Parts: sequence; C-alpha cells; structure tokens
Amino acid sequence: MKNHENNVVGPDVMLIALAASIPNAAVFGGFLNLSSSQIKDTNNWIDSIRASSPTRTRSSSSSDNQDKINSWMLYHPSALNMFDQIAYNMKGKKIVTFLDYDGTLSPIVADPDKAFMTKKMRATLKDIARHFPTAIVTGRCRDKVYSFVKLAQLYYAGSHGMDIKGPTKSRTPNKGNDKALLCQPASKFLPMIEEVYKILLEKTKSVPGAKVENNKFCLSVHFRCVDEKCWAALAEQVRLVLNEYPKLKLTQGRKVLEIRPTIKWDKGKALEFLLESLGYDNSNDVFPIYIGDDRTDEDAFKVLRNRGQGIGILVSRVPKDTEASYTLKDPVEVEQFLRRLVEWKRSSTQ
Ligand SMILES: O=P(O)(O)OC[C@H]1O[C@H](O[C@H]2O[C@H](CO)[C@@H](O)[C@H](O)[C@H]2O)[C@H](O)[C@@H](O)[C@@H]1O
Repeated sequence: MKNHENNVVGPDVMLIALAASIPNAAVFGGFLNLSSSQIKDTNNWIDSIRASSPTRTRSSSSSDNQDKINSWMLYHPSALNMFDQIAYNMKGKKIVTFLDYDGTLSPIVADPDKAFMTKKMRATLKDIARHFPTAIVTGRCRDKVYSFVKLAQLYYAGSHGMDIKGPTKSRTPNKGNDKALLCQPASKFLPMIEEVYKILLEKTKSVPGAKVENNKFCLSVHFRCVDEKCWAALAEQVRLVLNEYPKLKLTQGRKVLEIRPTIKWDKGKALEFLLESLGYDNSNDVFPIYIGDDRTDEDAFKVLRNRGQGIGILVSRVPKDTEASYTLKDPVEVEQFLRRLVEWKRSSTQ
C-alpha cells in the first residue's frame, strides 16, 4: 500500500512537476504521489491529472486492461458481491455510514453546480439515515452539499471535514433533536481563503473553462473544462499565487486542484471526530462504513484500516492504489449497496 500523505503538492513540488515529470510506474489508476524524485516531464504530470478522473473511453476493453482489473478486484472485491460476508461481520454491531458526495452519491459531471443526486439515491439515503447515523463527508462547502442532499437528519462534514455540523432534525420520530454539533478547526483561515479566492478568480479568468469554487475553508480550481494545452499554464498560475501563502497547501483531486490550510485535519480526522461525538470512540462494537471515490477519501480508509473496524469502499471502475477493502463501480452501485443495507437491517430487526 502507498502512503498517501505525500499527495500534498507544495508550491515547490508543483514547479518541478510543471518543469519535470512523474514516471509512468507511479501512475497507477488515479492516485499519484507527486514527489520530486518521481517527477520527470510535464506530459506525465498532465497524464496524472487525466488519470485522476479517467473518462469511460479510456477504460478500454483490451484483454490487458481486463487482466489488470481482474487482479485488482481479487484484492478489492465488489461490496455488492461480498454483501453476505459483510453482513455477517456487521451482525450485532452499531453501523455508522460515512459517504463522500461527488463521484459517490452523484455522478461526476462537467459543471460542479449541477452534480445532482438522483431521486432514487435521495430516497435510499433517507432510509439509510432512518436506520443508522449517517454523515456526508465532502470537499464541498457544507451549505452547498446540503443544498444538493436536502436531508436534515444527516451529519455534514464539508470542506474536507473542516466544517462539521450535526443533524438539525432528529433521525428517529418522537425523539428530540440530536445534540447540536459544530466543529470548524480551520476557522482562523477564513479571511485568507477569501483573499486567495478573489486573487484566483482574477488570475484564472483568462483561461477558458477554468472555474474557481469557494468551499469556505478550502478552494477548488477546476480543470475539467479546460483545454489540456492550458492545464500547465493554469497550474502555474495557481502555484504562483500559493507561493505567497505558505500556510496553504495544494492537493490534486479529480481534474481539480484543491487549496486548503496546512492544518492536520482531513476526512480521516472528521471520521474520528464524528465517531467520538456519537460515543463510539472506544467502542468495540461499532462498524463504520465509509464510501468514497477520491484520493481525499483515502485518509478515512486509512483510519478504518488502522482501527481494524468497519470497511472502506472505493468507488471506481479502474484499478487504483487504495486503503479501501472493497469497491463499487459507480453511484448506481452505491445506491444498490445502500439499499441492500437498509433491507438487511429491516429483515434482521423483524
Ligand atoms: O469530496 P467530494 O465530495 O468528492 O468533493 C471533491 C470535489 O468534488 C467536486 O468536484 C468534482 O465533481 C465535479 C462535479 O461532478 C466535477 O465537475 C469535478 O471535475 C470533480 O473534481 C467539487 O466541485 C469540488 O469542489 C470538490 O472539492
């Protein structure tokens, strides 16, 4: 397993990345560590961005690719195919579900403002939250993801877990509201993030298709709709801005550069914080299920692996280096898995 802590792209590393490259061997699936020793040329760096969110046409059906997928699936089997075994392990335990948003509950689309969940997914999510404490853990601004999900009985951890709020409505009827909960470990960075947001808007406005998204405690600079020829120039703009802000760091997501404070807080910490808030800190009978598709979700998968509790499920149809134990192909399969979880719970409580 790879250590994803190296995923941070510091301004210096970014510079080398633009001037240099990453060996192909390091590009396994989408999770790539940009360290100076791996970097050799711009083309390979751009390959890495492309690989972080491969389009369907890239997952060719050649037997070579299929062999790679098959051998990867041996170590990361489908959570749907393995549901009975997962259910066996969950028996008698308190299940808590943690769900990433983009690419997990909603399909990846070109316009981040249009990443809607299906009605079916919302209905399933509502049922899930009726049976288990449920949290959305996302890089998005908390209010923004709430405007997509619109379920008051969930926990929301926005800005990569740096903005956590508990349910505003009780999960179970006839019970009072869950204890108010708010955790914002990066609040002192707000003015800085706001300042950098304005600068990035200005600096990137000449790059057609570039989009800067303000996620409150972090920012996203989107590449998806930018001509590949302009990726390096756009990244260079971002790097130059960040040179002036050493307290901010840059990480790479799915055709997006993410800017966030250099504090030791991530989706894994958010998961730990929520388990503690739910009273499961030292509990042996809790079974957390974390489902996510992105590199940032690896921090949470790693926490579960280290705790030896629950399961991490990576949403991906291509092999990726991951700490997750199981996989699901896409949000459609995520919905099917969550539905089975609801049905299993209903049948086991009858
Ligand atoms: O933690 P997540 O919920 O997965 O959020 C990570 C980023 O997701 C969004 O961007 C991604 O999805 C967009 C819509 O499908 C897509 O256009 C983009 O290319 C993806 O990177 C969101 O817009 C970002 O702010 C989040 O950081």
